[in-house]
Amino acid sequence: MAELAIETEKLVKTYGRNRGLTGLDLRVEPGEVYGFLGPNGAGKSTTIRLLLDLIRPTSGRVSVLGADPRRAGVALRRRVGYLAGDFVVDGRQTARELLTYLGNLRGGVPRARIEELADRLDLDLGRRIKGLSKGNRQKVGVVQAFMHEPELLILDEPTSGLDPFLQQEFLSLVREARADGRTVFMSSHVMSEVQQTADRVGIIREGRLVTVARVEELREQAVRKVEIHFADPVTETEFSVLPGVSEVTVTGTTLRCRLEGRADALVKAAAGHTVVGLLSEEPDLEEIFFGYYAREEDTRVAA
Ligand SMILES: Nc1ncnc2c1ncn2[C@@H]1O[C@H](COP(=O)(O)OP(=O)(O)OP(=O)(O)O)[C@@H](O)[C@H]1O
Repeated sequence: MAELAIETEKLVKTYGRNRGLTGLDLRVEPGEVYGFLGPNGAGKSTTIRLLLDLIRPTSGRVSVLGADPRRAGVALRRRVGYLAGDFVVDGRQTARELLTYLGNLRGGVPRARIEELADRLDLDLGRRIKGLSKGNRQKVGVVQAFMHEPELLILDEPTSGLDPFLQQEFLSLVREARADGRTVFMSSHVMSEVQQTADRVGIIREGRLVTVARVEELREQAVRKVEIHFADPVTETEFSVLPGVSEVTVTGTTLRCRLEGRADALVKAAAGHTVVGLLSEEPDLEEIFFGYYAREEDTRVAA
């Protein structure tokens, strides 16, 4: 089996009397997009700083791309792209000069690659950093994280503070990175931010991982609202008996219902009629995922 992209074992970090991490066991597979979710103060930034060797663990083991970040230094940094949620840059140099400088530190990045990313994000590379707005500085942050096409991207609350256009472009970059076989580890405190791109999500709470799930499985169990437009009137009774279907209402030729789990039975029943249009909202997986988490907690408390 290929080695894990990120692995931590019984990782503990204490800050004086404050507990940052209380025994974190994390396993991120190569090539996956992993959403690292947790409330404020759960330990997400602490974990990320440990992965990057910006701080040192109190105890436990960390492995990033098969190496110990404490020993691998610059060689490992070149293989990793990092974006902090509050990416801070300042200075008299232009965005192009700064990005070229950072690119050289990582072994050199083709100018065309920097130009291409800046173009996509609508970032003017000729402007001085100190004159850039907060949003434009964040764009510089996105470019520097992706430009050297790292094997592993570590993104700490990356979409907080990005405008909707930039969020979409950012998510495209994440999808492209995965399509190229790179690994993405992305923290957030809201599910909706990561559910569009993540393969798996893990919840961290009070310094330890409490549950991990595949987004596809969560999606299969989620409840969504569905609306189907038919060419001719249909009856409620035909649809209300279907598995997973509830709260069926029919107004003329339009059927509305709640659907839990797979859409198969509903789609097959609808296909018995002429379907003019179908709308299914993207479910918010937050509720279902936190439901999972609550069940785990109950089991733990009971044990
Ligand atoms: N430098 C520090 N000194 C003391 N305590 C700290 C320090 N950094 C973090 N902590 C504590 O460690 C715990 C985890 O913090 P961390 O910043 O890792 O959480 P987080 O999940 O990233 O939250 P947020 O989304 O608010 O950044 C918190 O209780 C925090 O108060």
